Amino acid sequence: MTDDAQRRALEESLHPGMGAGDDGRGQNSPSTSGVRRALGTTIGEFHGNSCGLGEVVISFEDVHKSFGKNTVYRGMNLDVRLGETLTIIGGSGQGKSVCLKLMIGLLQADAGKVLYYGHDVADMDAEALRQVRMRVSMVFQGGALFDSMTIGQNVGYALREHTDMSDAEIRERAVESLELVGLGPSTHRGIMDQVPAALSGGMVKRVALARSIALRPEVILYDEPTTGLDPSNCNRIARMIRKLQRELGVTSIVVTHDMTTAWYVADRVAMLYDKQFPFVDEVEAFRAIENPVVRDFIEGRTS
Ligand SMILES: Nc1ncnc2c1ncn2[C@@H]1O[C@H](COP(=O)(O)OP(=O)(O)OP(=O)(O)O)[C@@H](O)[C@H]1O
Repeated sequence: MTDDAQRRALEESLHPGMGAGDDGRGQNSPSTSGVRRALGTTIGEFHGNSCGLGEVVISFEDVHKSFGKNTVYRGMNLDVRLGETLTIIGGSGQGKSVCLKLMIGLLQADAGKVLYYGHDVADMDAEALRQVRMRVSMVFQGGALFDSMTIGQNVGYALREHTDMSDAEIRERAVESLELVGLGPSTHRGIMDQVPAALSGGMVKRVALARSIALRPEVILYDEPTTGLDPSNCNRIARMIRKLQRELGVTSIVVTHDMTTAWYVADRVAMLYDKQFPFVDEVEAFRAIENPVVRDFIEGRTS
């Protein structure tokens, strides 16, 4: 992907539909009051102390989605709860990535609702949608770093574009974010000024994680975070996902084919099958499901 294409993809994931003439600076630093202004007082209450663990952050209600004759979802329902890590599993091409894209409005449902704190994403204006995207961060397959920018610039990109933080504050936040993914100055001196080409695949994935947490999102969506990594880097990324959930209190949704990662990171597992999520449960209960469709999948007897 060229830098321009990467920038557009990231830009689109952060705030598609942003009106002409709005450069996204200054007024857009993440704040609860911004969300309250954008979405009304109800959502503000959720971001205050009134929302306990287990409250629903994102929910799909009877969602239908097709691409031409290819039906991906037919009457799909799913809840994501505050503070949990929900792992989404399912066969290739069944719609796991589409599910993540529906969550942040990169794709629209044909029918049904995708709700963020009870507010339908389809009804949000550009400002409300942008506020959601400041809080729901997506880590793309492959990292999608800008090749021509340094690591520090990559990690600080969204802060520069969407907040009024000073250069010094952005640098400090970038260092902090890299530290959280194990790439801090004590272990990786100078990494801020390197370019992505100088890093290993595992490090690129960790930098992508650092970039996704720089805005301190409330929800992180991970699309195949361990694909293409060796087992030791897979473990490292899985540990990072857990650590970020613990230390930043983020709600996480992880799409993965790798069952070791799935079991390790998940509080709950949702399996996509036949255009819906018929099997959703906490890890231990999920592992005990006797339905042959689930058993075949988790024991590796289907793709
Ligand atoms: N923008 C699009 N236009 C047309 N078809 C699409 C689009 N996005 C996804 N699809 C189709 O929707 C289906 C689900 O795709 P998706 O990428 O969500 O699958 P997946 O479960 O994530 O697959 P994998 O595990 O292989 O990554 C596929 O048939 C795919 O071709």
